Amino acid sequence: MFISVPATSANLGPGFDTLGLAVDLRNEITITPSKFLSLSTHGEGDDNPKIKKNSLFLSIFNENYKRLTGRDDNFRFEFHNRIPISRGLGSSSAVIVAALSAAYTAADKRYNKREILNHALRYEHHPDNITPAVMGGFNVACVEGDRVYSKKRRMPDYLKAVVVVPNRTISTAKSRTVLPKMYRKEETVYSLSRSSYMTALFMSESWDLLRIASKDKLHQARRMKMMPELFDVQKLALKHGALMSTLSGSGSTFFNLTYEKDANKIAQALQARFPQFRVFILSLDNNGVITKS
Ligand SMILES: Nc1ncnc2c1ncn2[C@@H]1O[C@H](COP(=O)(O)OP(=O)(O)O)[C@@H](O)[C@H]1O
Ligand SMILES: N[C@@H](CCOP(=O)(O)O)C(=O)O
Repeated sequence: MFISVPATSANLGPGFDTLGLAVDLRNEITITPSKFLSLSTHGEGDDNPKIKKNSLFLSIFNENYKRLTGRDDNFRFEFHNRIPISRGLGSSSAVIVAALSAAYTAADKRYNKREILNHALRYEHHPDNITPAVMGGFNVACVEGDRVYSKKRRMPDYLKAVVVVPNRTISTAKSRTVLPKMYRKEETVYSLSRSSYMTALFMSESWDLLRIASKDKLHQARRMKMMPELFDVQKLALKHGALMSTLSGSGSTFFNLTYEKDANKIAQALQARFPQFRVFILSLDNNGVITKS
């Protein structure tokens, strides 16, 4: 069996816990039946004992494989990780979506992606990463009861993401604690109106107005203060022509959307100014999780 799941950039500025898109940077897992449990990890996290144990993947896989088959079989798991961990590119969602997809595939159960998405919500309570990780593309998502309701729009090839991955992690759980419990009406309306406007712009491919639509007052600046260099990353990306420049998920990565023709110029400027950070030019992904039995 083979599972491939993309990284995701959530929020996109004002769409806190609501908007997200998938990028073509994938974790891949090969799974084979085995007499004993065995794990190997390559790439991101291969020097981290906690990641190598991969208890998040194993607990979700085992729980769901047992639920679907009634059995506790052993497998060999080979993880090839490309998604940076705790950097706001949806690494935990990728693990959750991969583990669920792997359990259904290993159990030889027919499923549709909506089923995986609704199950994934039990493990991650905001839908903005899990939805594009499952579906690919740009997604707007909301939760009603225990279900995710979402709408996808495919992203065109002529747009690229320039992502800036800092050398320091920010855990999503910690990054949520710096946010206030209550918001003022003005800041709520500021972000709500832009999130709605941004959705309309993505749906109608009106990229040139994203700069206004991607501004936010709910979470970005409050989180960026934990790593103040990020204010300069944003300024520089916009100065060099990024269509929008937003904190990716809860950080620490910055996500810059651009026309393909401007991607190199933006990436070079950011890499020159921040040599300690990794800068990637990525295609946008429209496939979401892929499984092969
Ligand atoms: N490839 C991986 N293998 C095992 N565990 C992972 C992997 N990627 C993420 N995780 C788990 O997810 C946690 C990071 O989640 P989170 O702070 O939400 O970061 P992110 O913003 O990347 O989703 C890690 O501490 C680890 O427990
Ligand atoms: N909406 C969430 C998104 C978290 O994304 P991640 O990639 O940092 O896990 C939030 O803003 O907390």
